[in-house]
Parts: sequence; structure tokens; C-alpha cells
Amino acid sequence: MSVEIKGVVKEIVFKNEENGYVVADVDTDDGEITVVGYIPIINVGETMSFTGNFTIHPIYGKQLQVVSSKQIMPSTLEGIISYLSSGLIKGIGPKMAERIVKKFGKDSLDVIQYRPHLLTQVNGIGEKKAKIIAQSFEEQREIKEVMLFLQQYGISVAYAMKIYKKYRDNTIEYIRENPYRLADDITGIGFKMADSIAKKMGVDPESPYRIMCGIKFVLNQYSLEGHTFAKKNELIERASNILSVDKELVEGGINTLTINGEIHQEDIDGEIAVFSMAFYYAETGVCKKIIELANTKFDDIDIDLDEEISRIEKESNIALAEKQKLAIKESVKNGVTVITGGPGTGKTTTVNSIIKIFEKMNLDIALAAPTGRAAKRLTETTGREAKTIHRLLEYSFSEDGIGMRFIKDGDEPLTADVIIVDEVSMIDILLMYHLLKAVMPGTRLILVGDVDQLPSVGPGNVLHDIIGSEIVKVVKLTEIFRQAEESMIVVNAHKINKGLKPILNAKGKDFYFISKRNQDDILNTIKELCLKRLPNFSNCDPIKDIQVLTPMKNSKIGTINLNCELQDILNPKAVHKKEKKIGERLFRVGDKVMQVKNNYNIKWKSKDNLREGEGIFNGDIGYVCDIDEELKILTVLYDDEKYVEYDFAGLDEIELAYSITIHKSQGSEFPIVVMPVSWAPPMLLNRNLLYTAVTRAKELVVLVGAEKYLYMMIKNKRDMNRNSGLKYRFKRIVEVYNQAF
Ligand SMILES: Nc1ncnc2c1ncn2[C@@H]1O[C@H](COP(=O)(O)OP(=O)(O)OP(=O)(O)O)[C@@H](O)[C@H]1O
Repeated sequence: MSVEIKGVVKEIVFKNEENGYVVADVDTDDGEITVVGYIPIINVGETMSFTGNFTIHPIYGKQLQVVSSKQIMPSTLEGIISYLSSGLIKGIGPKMAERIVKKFGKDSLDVIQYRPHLLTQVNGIGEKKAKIIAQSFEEQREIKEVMLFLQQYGISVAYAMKIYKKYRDNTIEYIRENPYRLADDITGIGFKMADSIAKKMGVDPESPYRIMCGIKFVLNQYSLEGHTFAKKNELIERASNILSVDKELVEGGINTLTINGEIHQEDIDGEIAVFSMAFYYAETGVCKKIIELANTKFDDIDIDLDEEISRIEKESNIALAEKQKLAIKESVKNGVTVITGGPGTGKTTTVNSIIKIFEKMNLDIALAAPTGRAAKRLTETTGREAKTIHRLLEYSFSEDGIGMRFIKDGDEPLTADVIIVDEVSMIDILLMYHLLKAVMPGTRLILVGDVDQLPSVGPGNVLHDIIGSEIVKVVKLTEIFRQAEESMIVVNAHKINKGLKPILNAKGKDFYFISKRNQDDILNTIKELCLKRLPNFSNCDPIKDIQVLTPMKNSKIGTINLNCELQDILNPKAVHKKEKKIGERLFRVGDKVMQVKNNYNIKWKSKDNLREGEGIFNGDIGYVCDIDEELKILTVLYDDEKYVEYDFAGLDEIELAYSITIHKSQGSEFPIVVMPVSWAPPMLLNRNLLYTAVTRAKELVVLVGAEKYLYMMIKNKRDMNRNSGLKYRFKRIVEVYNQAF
């Protein structure tokens, strides 16, 4: 039965700022009552009314489950004192509150709001203080008004606070005028949310604000699909469908946005391309800087390169191939060099030789890679510290403490003489732009990567375009050094890359295909492989050494289901294993998990507390080692020594990782890779994806499924079809140069 209680909020025991969930103690005429529920505005000392149902919690006892709540201006003297002493109103503490109420009694709040000059009659309040009190009271009133206004459009407390912080006392006016501005100004609010608010407010579906916001939304969708621009006619088509308005209106919107400088239109290879400004600046910036760097030549070197190469060959007891020697020489002589090649073609060996030569030349070398895992691997293979590109560029909070920014840029460039970046195929256009901004001519930049891997998750086809530029020295390593007798993984990776059928199930080798027709059989076989067959066959640790990679998240053989199934058998429920369920997701001590976003600020500590640091990155894999219900903390161990405590509210940063998508596996390596091969949307059945999955394995690949889909993947080169203007920009510059000289 629904009841209403009234009282003064005595204590807020818990408050989730994100969603407004509150547990609070309230003083009522019937004694203290605990209220729980979504209460957007609540402050200690306020008089409030709560409507809801009484429930009995097994531990905390009787409490009111709140359905709705509202603040009421206190009417009793104690209520007014309590409200004024709560600390909400600047300039008033408990003693001052008593003095004000003693002077004005029940009119106190009225005086503060309408006749604040009278406050100077109270001992200790001068004109200045009276002003501060009145202002702060007004602000509180405003916040409440804004909250109530935003609440009616279903905006959460967290967003409401963000909106208020941005627009302050203009909030209501601004949103009434153009709710679509929320999509531009408030992080987390996109076109869809703004559109739903606007709809509730009765905004005309043909409003120019709506159309322009929708166009920017569609352009953003293009970037999420990997494109740096949209072809204008396609953009018009898509936007007019999504907005359900005429194409002419969309075209008008595109033109207005262009005039306003919010988007850019340009002829790219005979087609009108529409860019978001960020990608336009990034492409032109990357193009300009690459040309600038490539124009710097280092011909005057005071060491004999051939002699040095011979020395290195002797030292490491290896005869470098001609291409490897060429890569070394080009890296020394040029401002920018790209070294590319498939697995086992000697990239790492070449990079190590290059490092030795630059060390001999007493040059300062910086090593970097786009992900934490790739940086760690580079550290291991070179024996020198490698950083993530974000770390190298000192990505940190900006001065306003809200946004993040790269400290290293054109004004404060990197000081290293040589910058070697690995896994460049994973770098998108924006990250490349930021990196290049911080690299000054006179620095040697060496880009290493396998151009046939999946392109970056973010927009652009940067490595591919730079390689095709004809401006930068590119050395393509083609000889495979890890021989066929040794590794069928390497041989097959190269075959797949050439569009050829891989050699399956060669006796005693490391590349297997198990034929299964339907998804149930595939799933069961994968479970059996992980639990018994592979550990029996190779004595591996089923959780640590086997990685199940899959193209997708959904379906029986997508990550979500595979993780549930594999968790059940590899780390089953047990009395001694603590668990935490968050929504549909369940974490258990012993689980393999993956960090799914870059978190540069999260702290880690070693077990003995002697070592500590910051940062866990997208793609890092760890193991749940403790769950503390009381402190609401789940601890994950990364890299055998980094203990990271996640607040339960921060668990959206990790996911189970028995199975991960192939996209997430980029830049990582695993001893054993198991992969389902079955029907999936054609865009996921492509060659790059298969090639990337296969090349993640160091010791063994087991594919499970139907061969026809394997061949479908090998034939499908579709993933490369990304709109990118970078290649064209390079081409144009080369043409202009060739015409001029
Ligand atoms: N010139 C060479 N002669 C003989 N062996 C070589 C030569 N260059 C590299 N190797 C060997 O070939 C193997 C693969 O080389 P390396 O690790 O440098 O290649 P990679 O391209 O970095 O491979 P991956 O991308 O798979 O890590 C290593 O065992 C390495 O020692």
C-alpha cells in the first residue's frame, strides 16, 4: 500500500551520482525512517515528502521504497533552522541559521528570497554577506527548478547536473530554444537523446536544428564504421531516412553546416565528400606533417652503416636478408620510414638492429605502440621501455579538470631523436594526427606494422594510405624466416593473405580445422577443446593459455554466450568462490577478464605495496582475485603484479575474456587460439579478420566450423573499403610536384 511520509533529511547514507539512487535517513513525527530509491534532489537538512511502499530488507529491516519525492519548504522553526544550517547555502552555518530564525521567525526564507537587504539586521551579516546568502539561495532554487524541468523529459540526475553546470541559469531558456544543442555541448548526450527530448517538447520535425543535428549524427555513424568522410549523396540519403524528412531539407542543412564551419565539403577523387571538421583537420595535418618529415634527409652520417650491420650480424649470429638491411639503412637516412611485413618476416629482428645502430650513434630513442598490450610486447622483444602512444604524448586531464588532452604537441614536442612505433595498422587518423603534431622535423620516425591486419578500430586507413603515398620510404619484408617445418600458422597466414586456401590438419603441425555443421556443435566442440582436449594435448592452462576469438558479440558463438558457457565449465560456481552479479553479468573469483576502455588514471599496486602506477588499457587481460561485498570492490590482477581495485559502479570497464572479439585481440598474442567459423553478417566474414585472428596465435590455431565459411572469409576483401581522403591528398601533392618539376 502506498504511503506518504514527511520529515527532515537527517543523513544520506548512500548516493549514486550517476543514476540518483539514494539511501537516506529521515526524521519524521513517527521517528527515524530509512528511505531508498531514485531521488534526484535530496540534501541533508531539507524537509521532504516521500511517497512509496514499506518493505522489509533482510539485513537493514523496514524501509520506504520511494516512488516519488518532493521538497517542501520547511514551515516549522526547527525545520527552517535545519535547512539553513545544512551547508547548502553559502554564508550560513548552524549558529547563523539560529540567529536568522530568531530574528525573522517563519518569514526567514521569505526574507532571504525577496528582501535580502533585511539580513543585515542580523548580527554578523554585512551587505556583502547578505548578497552571498541571497545568491546562493537563488542558485539552489534554480537547480531545483532546472532539475524538475529536466526530469519531465526523462533526463537522469547525472545528465541534469552536467547540463546545469554547462548552462547555469540559462539552462531552461537554452533547452527550450534548441534542445539539439545538448548533443553538441554535453558529453554522453547524442542526437537520439536530444531528439527524444525535443519530441516531448513538441519541436517541429523539420526544424533546421533537428536536421543539422541529425546530419552530424549520421556523419558520426560513418566515422564509427571507419570512414573519415561520407559521400555527399549517400549522406543525404541516410540522413533523410533517419530524420524522415525530404532530401532537399537535408541538403540545405549540409550547406548551412558548411557555411557555419561545422563540416567541410571537398572533391575527393571526383566525388563530393563531407567531413566532420576533426577528421578534415586530422587528414590534412597528417598529410602535411608526413611530407614535412619525409623531406628531411640524413645523408651525413658519421658511422659506416655496412660495417655496423656486419657487426650486428656477428653479434646476433644472424645473416640479415637484403630487405632487412635496406630497412635499417632507410631508417637511418630518412625522416620517415615504414617497415611492413607479415608474421615471421623479421620485423622485430630488424627493429632491434635499428635500435642498436641508433644507440651506437648516441641518439635518444623513444618506442611506442597504440595499445598497452602491444607496448608491453615491444618492451619484451626489444628489452627497452616502450610506452603507449597516449603515455608518450602525456595524455592527461586538461586544465579545466574535465576533458583530457595531449600535453605533447606542436608547442611542446617530443624530444627523442628517433621515434619507433609498432603495430601502426591499429592507429586511426586522429591518433596519428596527435602523434605527428608532437614530432618535429629533424626527428626520425619509423613506423612498423603489418598492413594486412585489420585496419584500426577508429576511422581511416592510415598505414595503408601512407604506404600508398609514394612520399615515404617503404620497405616491405616478404621472406618468411619462421620456416614451414616449424610453423604452419605463419605459412597459412601468408596463404590467407594472398587469398589462397590454408593447409589444414597437417600431421604434427599447429593449424587444425575441426568440421562442425551447426552452431550448437561448434559451441560444444569449443567447450570440449578448452576443458579437456587441448589441456590433455598440450598440457596448457585452459584459462591462461587458450584464447577463444570470435568475429561477433551476439549469437551462440558470439563473445557474450561463449563467455557464459566457458565461465561455467572453466571456472564453475563453488562455495569458496565469491561472486558479483551486475545486471546480466556475473563475475567470479578466478575469472579471466578484459579491460574494455583506456583508463589512464586507474591506480594499480603490487601485492607488497612497493610498486604502484596508473593506467590499465583497452585490451589488457587480468584475473579476478577478490570480491569484497562490504567495500563494494572487485580486485583484478594484471600482468602478475598489478592489483587494481574496481568499485562495483566501475565494473562496466571490464568484461569476461574467455572469449573476445577479433577486433579486441589486435596487438595481442596468445599461445593457443580457438575460433568458431560459421555464418555471420558478410562484413564480419572477411579476410583481414581471419588473418588477424590466425596471426594472434604463437603455438596453435584450432578453427571449428564449416569450411565453406572459411573460404568465404578468405575471398572477402571488403573490410578495406573505407572512405579516406588521405591517400588522395598524398596523390594530389605528388601530381602537383611532378607537374612542377
Ligand atoms: N635474417 C634472418 N635469418 C634467419 N632468421 C631470422 C632472420 N630474421 C629473423 N629471423 C628469425 O625469424 C623469426 C621471426 O622473426 P621476427 O620475430 O623478427 O619477425 P616478425 O616479423 O617480428 O614476426 P612476428 O610479426 O610474427 O612477431 C625469429 O625467430 C627470428 O629470429
